[in-house]
Amino acid sequence: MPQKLVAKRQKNPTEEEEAAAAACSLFMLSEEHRRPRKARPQTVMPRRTTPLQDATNHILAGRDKNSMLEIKYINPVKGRGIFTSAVFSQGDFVVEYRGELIDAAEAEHRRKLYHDARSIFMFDFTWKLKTWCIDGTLEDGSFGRLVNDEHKSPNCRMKLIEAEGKPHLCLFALKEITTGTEITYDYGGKEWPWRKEIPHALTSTAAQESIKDSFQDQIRSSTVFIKETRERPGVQSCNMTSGSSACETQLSGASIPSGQHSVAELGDHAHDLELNVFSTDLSRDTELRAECQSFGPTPDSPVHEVQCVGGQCSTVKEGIGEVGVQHQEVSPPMFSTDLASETKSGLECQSSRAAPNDSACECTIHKLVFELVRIDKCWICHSPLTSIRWPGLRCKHNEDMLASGTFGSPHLSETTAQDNEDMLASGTFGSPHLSETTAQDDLGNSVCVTSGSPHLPDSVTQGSRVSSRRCVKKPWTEKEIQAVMKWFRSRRLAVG
Ligand SMILES: C[S@@+](CC[C@H](N)C(=O)[O-])C[C@H]1O[C@@H](n2cnc3c(N)ncnc32)[C@H](O)[C@@H]1O
Repeated sequence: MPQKLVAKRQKNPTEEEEAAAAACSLFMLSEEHRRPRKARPQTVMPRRTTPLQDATNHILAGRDKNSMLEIKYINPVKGRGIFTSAVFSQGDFVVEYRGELIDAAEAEHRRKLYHDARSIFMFDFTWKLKTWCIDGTLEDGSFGRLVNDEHKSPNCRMKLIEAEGKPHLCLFALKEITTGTEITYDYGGKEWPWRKEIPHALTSTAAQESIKDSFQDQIRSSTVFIKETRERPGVQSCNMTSGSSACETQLSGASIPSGQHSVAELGDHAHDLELNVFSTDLSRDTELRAECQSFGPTPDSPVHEVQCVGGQCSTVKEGIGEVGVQHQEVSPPMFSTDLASETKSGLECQSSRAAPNDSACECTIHKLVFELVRIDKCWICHSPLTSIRWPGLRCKHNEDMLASGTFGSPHLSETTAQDNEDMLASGTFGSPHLSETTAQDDLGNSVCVTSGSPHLPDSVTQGSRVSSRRCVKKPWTEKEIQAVMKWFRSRRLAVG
């Protein structure tokens, strides 16, 4: 703007300018009315909670970072996992592996009582020269117990933190973790079944189709035979048959590498699956068996032995860790899994290494049997089921009783077992009507103890009424599990 015009305007302000100036002056306080200005600090120090404080706060409050983490169903083999819904910086406290703190003797006792599928949530560690265990068996909706293993590039590390004189296991970020990433840490050990390489054929499209198919019905069993021809640099013949073979277990646990069957790949099923996130393990009571020849390490090496299970955990070391908090590094978890124990007992691996000059192709038939038993709703009230320690499955109706301590009491379990036997004898076990009756008879309440409860009696297996298991809490044998699943299949097919 030319200088002249500016000068002129300053001399003769327009009406609008005068009005604006008047309005402004209303807000201009005279010197005596002004609040004295605070002296500005020279450097502004943002108040940051340290990761240790953050962890301690969450420990004491008994809560997770719900707004920053979420549970997602990954695939039938890996099950659920924990994913970020916000960014974590390196060193941040991420989540606590919450559960009940018990000593070694109690842990051993519970392991005998629990079904193997439950024991995988028991985390043994050493603290003050003694072995302790966090029993995370209870499906309490907490996140820590659902974090999966990743040994090649985990993004978190487990540390032991003391709060109010008790040890707590917490995961801290090893690096920045972006939104939508699965939280992982290294379970330790070397031979977790899911870490093994498996033949490509088992993760092929055909195999994945089989898995997809299995979700279409509540219960379905499908078998895929895949013929694979490839050159063999060295062949380890691993006889994976039914029963307690380790290889069977390997697959039933998780031998398909993570991400092979992502939620996205499951297409339309993804939504359903995510909704079922909280349903019991039976909802993913997946059995994958394989009879295969796997191409792998030398046959002499005990590749199928699971380390760090059932033994002593290595001593923790105290000090200041990478995340700058006072902690103890926790040695790898000793989830004493079914996978592990069965691995020890049942594997037969035979060496059939090819001769060095044997360049012939190896023709391999892979048999993948995929069985799925899915109970994702209460048959009576259709609300979601969750598993509880002993009486099996519960639905929303049972929450109150659980809270009041009546549900799951030995009395109830025993009575339920007794009634189950009666029902079984009368041929009505497992029907919605029957469950309802059971509940009313026992408790005068609408308890939905579904079949699938660990209290199914031996008579399921034997076809006659035998009361041996009635009140005895002992782990289910493979035979019993098979019998129950068989029974389910026939029953569901008949009902459906
Ligand atoms: C503490 S639980 C973790 C939560 C589990 N994914 C679930 O859905 O309940 C440990 C079990 O998760 C599965 N798991 C953990 N890490 C895995 C991985 N990298 N690949 C496949 N399965 C895995 C195994 O079955 C293991 O026994």
